[in-house]
Amino acid sequence: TEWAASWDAGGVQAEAARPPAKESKATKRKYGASSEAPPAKQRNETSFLPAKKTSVKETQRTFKENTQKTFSPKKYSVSTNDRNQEEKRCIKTSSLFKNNPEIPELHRPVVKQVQEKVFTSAAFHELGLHPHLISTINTVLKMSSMTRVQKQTIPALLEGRDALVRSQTGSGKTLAYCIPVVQSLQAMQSKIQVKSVSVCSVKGTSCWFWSVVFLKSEKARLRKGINILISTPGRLVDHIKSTKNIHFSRIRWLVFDEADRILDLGFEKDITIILNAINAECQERQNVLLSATLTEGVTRLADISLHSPVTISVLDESHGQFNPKGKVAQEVSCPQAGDELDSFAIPERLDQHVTLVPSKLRLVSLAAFILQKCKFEKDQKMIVFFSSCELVEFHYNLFLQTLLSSSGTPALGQLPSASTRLKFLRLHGNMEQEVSTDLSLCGSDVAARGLDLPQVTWIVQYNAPCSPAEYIHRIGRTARIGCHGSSLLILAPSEAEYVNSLASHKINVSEIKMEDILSVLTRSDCFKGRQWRNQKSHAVGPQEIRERATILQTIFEDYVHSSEKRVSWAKKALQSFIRAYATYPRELKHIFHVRSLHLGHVAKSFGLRDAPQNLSVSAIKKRKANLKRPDLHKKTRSKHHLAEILRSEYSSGMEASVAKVKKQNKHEEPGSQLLQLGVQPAPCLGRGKKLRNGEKPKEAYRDIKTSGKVF
Ligand SMILES: Nc1ncnc2c1ncn2[C@@H]1O[C@H](COP(=O)(O)OP(=O)(O)OP(=O)(O)O)[C@@H](O)[C@H]1O
Repeated sequence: TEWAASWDAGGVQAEAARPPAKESKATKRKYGASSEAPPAKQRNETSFLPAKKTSVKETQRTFKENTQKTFSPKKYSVSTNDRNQEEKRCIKTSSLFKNNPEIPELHRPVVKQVQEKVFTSAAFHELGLHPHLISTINTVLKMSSMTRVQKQTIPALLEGRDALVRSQTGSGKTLAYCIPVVQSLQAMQSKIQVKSVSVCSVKGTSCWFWSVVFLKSEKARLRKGINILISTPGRLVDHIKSTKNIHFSRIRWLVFDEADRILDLGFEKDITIILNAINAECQERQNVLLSATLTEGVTRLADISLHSPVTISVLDESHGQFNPKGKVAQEVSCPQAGDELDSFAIPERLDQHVTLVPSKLRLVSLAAFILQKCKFEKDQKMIVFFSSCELVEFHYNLFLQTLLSSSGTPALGQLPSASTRLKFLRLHGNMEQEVSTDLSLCGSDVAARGLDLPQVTWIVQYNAPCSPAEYIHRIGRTARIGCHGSSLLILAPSEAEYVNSLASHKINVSEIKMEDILSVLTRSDCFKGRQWRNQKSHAVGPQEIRERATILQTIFEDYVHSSEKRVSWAKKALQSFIRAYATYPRELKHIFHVRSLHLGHVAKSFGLRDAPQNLSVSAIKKRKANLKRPDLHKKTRSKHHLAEILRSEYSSGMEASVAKVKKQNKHEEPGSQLLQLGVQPAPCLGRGKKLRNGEKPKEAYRDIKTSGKVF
């Protein structure tokens, strides 16, 4: 089998399959902290991994039993020559539970979360909408009662008002503006006839429809006339500049969805171009700004785009109402608490969790959690967020090649028979959208906003997000529209302080112990160590859990080390992780600092047995110091330059940015640093397109804060 070949080739010294010398103190809140690590000589006695070697055949048998049916021998086989060479190699195995930092007790502050009720008892037919529209809502969309944001927003928009709308994720904001838009379209005297309506608003989130290859057909469609145009800011600016037949005189609605996101990325300049172009031709229109996380910055956009707007915020009365510093007029809401800007509403039925996991154990913990939820439990769907496309790709491929096959047959009588299916899907900005509805999903931040996938039950954040707003949007992919959902944030012990940071934004998380996550490995026989193999039933203690975790880690390491290509692929993912880690904003640097990373330990979480050479924190720091970059989080102006140059996923890349970049002083402008670092701005980027270095634009945006050539 595939595994057999792998284990043959490896000549594995399978520590995990050896009998334990002594029951370790696994119930302690600590996994062999370095400070208390036993002297080298004694370690084999005190650690759960004793020194005796296990023969390859023995180890091989362990996996053969469960994998023979699923593996294809050809895929993973190695030639005799390679095998001989590999056999000579001395391969180290995982010592997962040694020398880890202490896991601190989590003293999480309990805060009162901001909450909103989702539904009202009011029905759509009370709105006086066109009968056909009511019928479509009721029979096609199968909706009867309005959500709170809809009940407040729709009448205001039907009255012709501009609106600034904030309500929690998954509360139905899209229909809150779409229903008035469609109502006003059907009321128009001369309707534009098009075969299919191009569902294309200015949206700071997913917009899969635009791509530069379609520019010509886009132009043709624009010339013919369309009813609704959804676009990223940059793409619309391209059309304003290059499409002669684009006219705005008859625009009736301008909607900025995920408005704060547009500003986060520094697209004020693009927005100004759009607003100037539209204002020059048309004054008579309604403008709407929406987000689950409207931040103070949005008031700038509100100031330039909204006229006497209604401000709608669906916070429970007890929490006061949203008021972005009183800059826009409010009617529906009655502002009381300015600090609500820092506190976002969390869906009522969303249970948030955190787990503290030492770096070395991250990969097995994530894998165990995925197995627990998506394999051993019924009807679970999960989205896992990573900090970059490389991480998504790495974990997707690794899990596909290992978990799907090695998790094998469940232990008898323990699992619901229908739950053995495990499917993975990757989703990030470098790829076309391929959303399926019945699988576990790996996503980078591209999936954090706007995506409305049905019945997602778990959100896992493998890498902590850069801002509380992003945290809210990520967890907001579950517990939508009043449903139940859960989230798990995986933090390293050194990152425990992040829980307090969340609490300062009124976000409550409860702890799940890593040991409890790992204990799921006892539910599959294929992680069983040799000494337990013949025991039909026995109480599973912490010792065996550790042993099984080590077996799983060894599976990962063997897979990664089975070819040079895979090793370099894992190194690339590790490099991407560290680059992303170096880009946390200044206010989070005391929690997430590359200095606090133990590279050897982090390498383990990429299936690497050792930290790759030339991969040192000091190298990153040195390179960073040389670059003398401006503080991107401080200077908005720099962000603008950067956004223009990088052509983020929210832009189209149609501008002559490269030429512009080349003229810039390379020590002062971020764009020239990019070129210097070998990261080429992409000439043409629509939504979902990638930069030449393979990163999605947002990652490149983050990368600039460190160095593309560090490694
Ligand atoms: N009145 C309603 N009754 C039942 N379902 C609804 C209703 N309104 C919207 N929905 C459904 O709720 C889900 C979430 O809606 P939507 O995507 O508009 O949320 P949102 O507030 O825009 O979320 P986000 O801020 O995360 O983008 C969608 O599947 C939508 O079809």
